Amino acid sequence: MLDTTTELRSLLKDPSLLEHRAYIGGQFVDGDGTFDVTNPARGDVIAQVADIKRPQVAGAIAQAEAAQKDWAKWTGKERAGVLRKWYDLMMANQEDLAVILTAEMGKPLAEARGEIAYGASFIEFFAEEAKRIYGETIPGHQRDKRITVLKQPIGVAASITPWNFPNAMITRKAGPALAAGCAFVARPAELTPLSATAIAVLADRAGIPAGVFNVVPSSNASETGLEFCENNAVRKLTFTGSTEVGRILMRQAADTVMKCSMELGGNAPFIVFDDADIDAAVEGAIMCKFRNNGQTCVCANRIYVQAGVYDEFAAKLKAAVEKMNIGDGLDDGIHFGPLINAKAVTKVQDHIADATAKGAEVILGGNPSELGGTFFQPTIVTGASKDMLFSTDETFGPLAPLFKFEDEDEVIALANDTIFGLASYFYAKDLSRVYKVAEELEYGIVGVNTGIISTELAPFGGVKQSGLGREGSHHGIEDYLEMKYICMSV
Ligand SMILES: NC(=O)c1ccc[n+]([C@@H]2O[C@H](COP(=O)([O-])OP(=O)(O)OC[C@H]3O[C@@H](n4cnc5c(N)ncnc54)[C@H](O)[C@@H]3O)[C@@H](O)[C@H]2O)c1
Ligand SMILES: O=C[C@H](O)CS(=O)(=O)O
Repeated sequence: MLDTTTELRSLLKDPSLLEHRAYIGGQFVDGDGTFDVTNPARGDVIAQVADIKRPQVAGAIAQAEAAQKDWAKWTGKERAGVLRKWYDLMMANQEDLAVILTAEMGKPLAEARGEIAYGASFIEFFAEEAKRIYGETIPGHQRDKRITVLKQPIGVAASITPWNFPNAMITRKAGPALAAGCAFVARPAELTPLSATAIAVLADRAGIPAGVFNVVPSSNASETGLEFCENNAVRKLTFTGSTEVGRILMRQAADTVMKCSMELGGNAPFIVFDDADIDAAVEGAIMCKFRNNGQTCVCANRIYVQAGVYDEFAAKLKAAVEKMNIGDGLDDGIHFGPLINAKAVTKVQDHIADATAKGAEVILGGNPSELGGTFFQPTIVTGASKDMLFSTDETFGPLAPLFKFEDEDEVIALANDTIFGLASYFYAKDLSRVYKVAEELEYGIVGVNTGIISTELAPFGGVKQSGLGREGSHHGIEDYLEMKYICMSV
């Protein structure tokens, strides 16, 4: 367990990765004051980070605008080379990056290691994509006309990201942006800026040109967001976070007709049909519901189980979760770290209280952990119904509500009855059922007989009020490119 910055630094092979300054124009700089970063497992301050106010944010944007002009002139292959070096440095420093991530966010070290590899995979993938940004020629509309289409970088991209994946949510944006020839200004979540400044240290070492990649930590998110939206040098806003904040940013971005990518909130259904492999479904539900302590946008928020297998599934899920451990993410064998803060604990408690008041039964957990702080018992409730809060609101914590259903049409209607449309999951064997349900679920992502869908190779994103655009896959780079049509008279 950690007590001070000194102790955290002592855990690192390369203590210089614990960087408290901002990274602007290729320099590590102080801000206008600092803000505290705490370890959620203990509540102690592990760093005091440079607080970058709006004038310095504007300065970072200006540096990015200047650097982007030359960066865009690099060939795709040249950009690929330096991005590959960045990837190699991330993987060579995976353990230190994971320790820093767990210290500031709380997830178990094994999950943090996984996030570093996942985050780095976007840099690796888009380094390769940098060489494949193809234009096209189109047969002219008149004998003397020649039509050419170019794909060119959009310019300066600004990002605002959440605390729950403080590494991967940045690299999932910076990878395609830099590969496309854009410059990038990242504002990490104030709760978890150290993962961002650590990859800035590695970007500098990789030889990414000064001003191409910038990190501007700040305590005042809305001020930074306003600068990003109002500064005409920014041509792309890429946001990952709640739908509520996404709406605010889209309204602000409208004034400069800013292109936006939005990766927003979810409320994922997880459906178990009576022909499912129940043991596989239990394993998938645990990974899908309890990864990152339930604090992911794609976590199962509602678990629907067909009547004929409901009792078996509930009993097996309870038996499996009972064996899992709560504790400090830096300790060995931990499955559940702390929740990010007291507000997160309150939300889980509110959802449990609402459900039990409306007839649900707690069959496991239901209370804060005896460890105190923001540790909370993994919780399973049965008798869940659609009038309960978790049916419409993202819990973002270790609460698994089990709903009973009778048939396919009923559960598809229940699953789709939400303003969200990010991830969904179901377990079944019958092929016609698999096709029908996968096609009728109104979500950007459908996991079939799996609870984990995260990969850099696929287009990740939501429909309805879960977002705009896709991150990952060859589609992911399109959001950082503009298409130019050249009509030439010969
Ligand atoms: N779709 C995805 O890929 C994805 C991934 C991770 C998290 N999320 C969603 O994010 C939410 C949890 O993360 P969170 O609590 O950090 O979300 P949040 O929306 O509260 O904050 C996200 C980021 O926006 C900043 N922010 C807050 N208000 C702002 C404002 N007015 N202007 C500019 N920036 C502002 C925050 O400081 C943070 O850095 C959940 O809804 C989750 O589903 C979505
Ligand atoms: O929390 C949201 C992340 O996007 C989760 S994932 O690891 O990318 O699936």
